[in-house]
Amino acid sequence: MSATADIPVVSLDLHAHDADRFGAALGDTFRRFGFAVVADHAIPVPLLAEADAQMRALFALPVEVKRAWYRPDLAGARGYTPFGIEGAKGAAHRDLKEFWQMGRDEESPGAMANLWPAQLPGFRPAFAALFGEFERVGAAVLSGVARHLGLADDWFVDAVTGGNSTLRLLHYPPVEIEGAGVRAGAHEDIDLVTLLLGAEEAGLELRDREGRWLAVRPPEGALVINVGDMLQRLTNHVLPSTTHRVVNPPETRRGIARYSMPFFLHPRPDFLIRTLPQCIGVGEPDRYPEPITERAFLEQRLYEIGLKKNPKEELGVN
Ligand SMILES: O=C(O)CCC(=O)C(=O)O
Ligand SMILES: [Fe+2]
Repeated sequence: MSATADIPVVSLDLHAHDADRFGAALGDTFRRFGFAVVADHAIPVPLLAEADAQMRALFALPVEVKRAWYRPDLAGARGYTPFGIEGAKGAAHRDLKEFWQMGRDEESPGAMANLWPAQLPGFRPAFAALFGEFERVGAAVLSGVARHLGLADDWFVDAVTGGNSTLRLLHYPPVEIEGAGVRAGAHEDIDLVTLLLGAEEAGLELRDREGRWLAVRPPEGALVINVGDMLQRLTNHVLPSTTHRVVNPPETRRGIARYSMPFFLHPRPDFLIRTLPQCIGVGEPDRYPEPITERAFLEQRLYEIGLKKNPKEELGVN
């Protein structure tokens, strides 16, 4: 079994009461691990319980029913993605998971429409509310990051307004056989930050700077938050996007499914990811002299992880 990462717990209460300490604590844990554990997030407990129940009910539906919401043309961003589709960049096996994704529940122009499972009338209200809670906590986290970097507290507000954040519901079924594949292969997230609920069932591991795999074991109810590739690029790797994975359970827990809910916080598609001057210095040259839009960056990564077909492959000229 892997050793456990010694990630300090940061209270979200600090954000309102001592923004300097909040920014410093968050910056410290992100610089060290690329991960933070955030408690006191104030997402209502009954909402968490309802969302959990709705998620389990969704995945318990027969696979033919779930497949009606599989829309490969939407690259996993909305509705259902079956077992065996997504895999880490360059991995030999696809991940042992199925998932559901949704965006903000509002009709903003140009936004991809959500799909809602008609069989579960409680699903939409629960996840529309939870999405709003993730946005609230995400905004607080980004204001802490901004303060840590010496930017105005509201620096990220414009960057994320109209952004394509997505909430993913993940189901890793019981693992039946030893061998092919892991629950989620080693990868980095594509976004600014990911807020993860439900990582109490063991399996999540991060790779530290020395290359050791360390288990992430948050206290019950806490959020696990990690830096994604977009924030890593924006900060010239001052805040690292840390490789992580979900390993298969030990034999005694192999029969137990694992569920989790990551919220991927994205800037708006036309936001230009340009290295922050604060993060360039002597001995730390700009690794990305060319800025890139969120849209272009995301597209590239979706090809790499199997959610989007490379147009060349579709034409058979790869
Ligand atoms: O299920 C988990 O604990 C982590 C999932 C994850 O890393 C991801 O979906 O990007
Ligand atoms: Fe991830």
